[in-house]
Order: sequence, then structure tokens, then C-alpha cells
Amino acid sequence: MDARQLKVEAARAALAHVSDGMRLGIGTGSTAEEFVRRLAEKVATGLTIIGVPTSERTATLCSELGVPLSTLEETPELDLTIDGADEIDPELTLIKGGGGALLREKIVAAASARMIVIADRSKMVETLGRFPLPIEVNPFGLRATEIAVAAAAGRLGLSGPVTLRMTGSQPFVTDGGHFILDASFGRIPDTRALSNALHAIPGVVEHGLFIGLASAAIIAGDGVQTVHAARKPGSSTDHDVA
Ligand SMILES: O=C[C@H](O)[C@H](O)[C@H](O)COP(=O)(O)O
Repeated sequence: MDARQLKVEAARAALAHVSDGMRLGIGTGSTAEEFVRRLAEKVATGLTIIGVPTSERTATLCSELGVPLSTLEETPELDLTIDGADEIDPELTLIKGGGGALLREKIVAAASARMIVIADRSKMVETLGRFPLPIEVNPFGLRATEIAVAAAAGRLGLSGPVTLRMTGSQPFVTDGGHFILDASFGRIPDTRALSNALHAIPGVVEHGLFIGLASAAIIAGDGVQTVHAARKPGSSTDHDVA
């Protein structure tokens, strides 16, 4: 089975968790798009849900396919979010933001009672960090923020290139009007410490570490497997104050 077929398998399995009347957060990326396509088929045959998209790209696809949409202003509490990820560790801590949608994705996931991640098995890792960590930053003071990010990482023993994401010759701009720094720190043994350190930098709007947000992951490989978070008792999310 090729990578796209695995994404389709995971997306299809996620549909089993969607029921009539649900308020649904809808993720961004190639795997989430496969979910939107399957969801649209169900909606066409009578499933009633209301979706809150995590990006303009997802909103456009939902509109094209007839998936009814709302906003977090109208529907601030959601039952379930289905989204992809760039990396997933055994505690279901994630790296997200490869498509630049991490800020809205995190806001939507945090407004949801549950988040289910859908992915092919290539996304599962023992320790996060092979995929560069996307960090969404305010364009104001970009160079100062880059230096602060590198310094904060250095205090945690992390180092590596921090590069501004580009689209052609221009910086990539997120739906929120921000830039993305991609931080190639390698293995991140303490995601909580890095999360706190990045949140303490004023120019950092949000980062792509999702800690304590995903309750399950549907992983397609040799068959489809549902992985539940192996969370330590009393552990917190990246929205808790350190
Ligand atoms: O910003 C994008 C999102 O976090 C995506 O969910 C993530 O990059 C995974 O995308 P894909 O399913 O295309 O690998």
C-alpha cells in the first residue's frame, strides 16, 4: 500500500468516531484532506455534523465538498477534532505545523473534548525531533526572536539550524499573518521544557509541540491500529502554566 492509501485507511477508520450531531474540529494537511473527502461522502448521505476548520485551505475544501462549517465564535466547544501530525511519540505528544496551520490547529484541538490523530506509520517515532519543529512567530522583531529561540534551546542543550520558512523568495505567511521558523534541533528529550521556554519568548506566537492534547492516534500500516496515550498520571497539557 502506498503512502496515500495508508492515509485513506486512517481517515476512513476515523469516521467510525463521528456521529450525528457532532461539533467537529477538522484538521489540515494531506491526511486530514482524505478525512474531509470521506466525511463529505457521509454528509451527502445524511450525516449531520457541523465542522470548524483549522485553516483557510481546509475551509475551502469543506465548502467545495459540501461539509457544513461553523466558527469557534459561533461554536466554541467541540466534541472531537480529527487531524494529522508530522510526528507522534508513544505518549501521543505531537509535532505539527508542517503545513503551517499549527496555531489554528492547536486552538481548535484545545476547544475539543477529544482529539484523534490520523497518520500513516511513518509518523510514529520514539522521540520527537527528526521533523524540524515549526515555531510560529510575529514578523515584528524576527531576528531578535530567532536569536531568543536559539538561546532558549541552547539552555536546554538543544542546537541546530533555525530557518525562516519561505515560499519562493518570500517568507511563508500563516493564516494568522505570522511567519514560521523551522527548528532542526534533532531529538527533543524534554518537550515540556522546550514548550515552556518557547512560550516565554514574546515574539513566539505558538509552537508545533502538541502536549497532552491527543487522546488517541489511528495509525495505518499493516492494518489500522488505534494507539491510546500512554500518559503519566497528573501530567499536564502545553496550555498549563509551568
Ligand atoms: O500544519 C499542518 C498540519 O499540522 C498537518 O496536520 C501536518 O503537517 C501533517 O500533514 P500531512 O498529513 O500532510 O502529513
